Amino acid sequence: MARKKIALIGSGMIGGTLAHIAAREELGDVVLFDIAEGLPQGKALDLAESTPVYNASVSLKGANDYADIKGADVCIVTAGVARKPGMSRDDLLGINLKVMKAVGEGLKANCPDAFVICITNPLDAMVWALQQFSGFKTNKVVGMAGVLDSSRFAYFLSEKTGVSVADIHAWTLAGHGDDMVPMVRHSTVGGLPLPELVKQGWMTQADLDGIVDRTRKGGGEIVALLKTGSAYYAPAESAISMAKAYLNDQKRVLPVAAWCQGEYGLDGMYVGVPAVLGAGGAEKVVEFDLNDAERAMFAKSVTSVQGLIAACKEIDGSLA
Ligand SMILES: NC(=O)c1ccc[n+]([C@@H]2O[C@H](COP(=O)([O-])OP(=O)(O)OC[C@H]3O[C@@H](n4cnc5c(N)ncnc54)[C@H](O)[C@@H]3O)[C@@H](O)[C@H]2O)c1
Ligand SMILES: O=C(O)C[C@H](O)C(=O)O
Repeated sequence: MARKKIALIGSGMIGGTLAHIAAREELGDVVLFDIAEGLPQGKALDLAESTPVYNASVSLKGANDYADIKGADVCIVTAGVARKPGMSRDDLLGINLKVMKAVGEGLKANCPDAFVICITNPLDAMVWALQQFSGFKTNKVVGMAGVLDSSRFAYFLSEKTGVSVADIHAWTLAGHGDDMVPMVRHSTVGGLPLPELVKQGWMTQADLDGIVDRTRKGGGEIVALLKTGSAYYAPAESAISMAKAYLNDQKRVLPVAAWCQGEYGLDGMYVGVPAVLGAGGAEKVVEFDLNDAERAMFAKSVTSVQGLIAACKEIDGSLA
């Protein structure tokens, strides 16, 4: 069987990290694409020169021409601009919407059967725009944010309880903004739901509230530390887990920005929900039972995402 082809659209901090992981894990041949000349070629060559060290039998190529991604099986999109301290993700909407248009057209012309994972922010609106511009089926276009947000949630819980991250299952729902919804009742440490941990004295309610708040603001915490851009190791690992679920038909249930039509009472939009990822892309949305408080937080975040989609439609009339 021929090797799979992984196209990385955007070769900046996340794109380069994705290429590194994809090569080390031999997910397939990698094409790094970017509009910046020399950047994808330089990263591809540097990485290719590392493959003999760990015996990875894959090729890496840098490209400025969409023709080079022809026939890609998976495309991971990080093209665009990242925020700097003082900015919100939403401030990136205008500039990154134009980028999604160019990327959507490039994907449509060259790899219409690919599974597409969008990472570019503001995530829920950009994955929507990318699906609209590419015209791909909604199950083949998803956004990466929930895996990252819930990994942050799990890490903070592990730090607090001392329990291995391997035994923590944390979930976040809704849009990738500060009003995301960490699912306290559905997340577990060693099988115990978080409210039960508080009851048993593993942590106080104030500790738990602090972890929820830190999870919501996790992206901004890294931006404030790095000063020149945003997180890239955890985002890249998160997207790779989604690509592997598709390539290996793993049927993993991962929190992703998936198209909801009816699920969670939504009428056709992308937002963060758990979904089964396999060879069919986002095969099924998993519906958590939400109590009144959770439903209200979810609705607030959905309203923010809807506002961003309305802004996209105002900027680009072809989306209306
Ligand atoms: N969804 C998430 O959870 C999440 C997490 C981290 C970062 N992000 C977002 O991912 C994006 C990328 O982050 P990064 O740190 O890799 O940024 P980066 O600036 O390091 O890389 C972005 C790359 O995109 C390229 N680019 C710009 N316009 C392009 C176009 N039209 N076509 C192709 N390439 C183009 C740039 O030349 C640059 O190399 C940002 O929007 C950031 O906010 C999202
Ligand atoms: O916070 C950002 O701007 C990047 C990303 O969305 C993140 O959560 O790390």
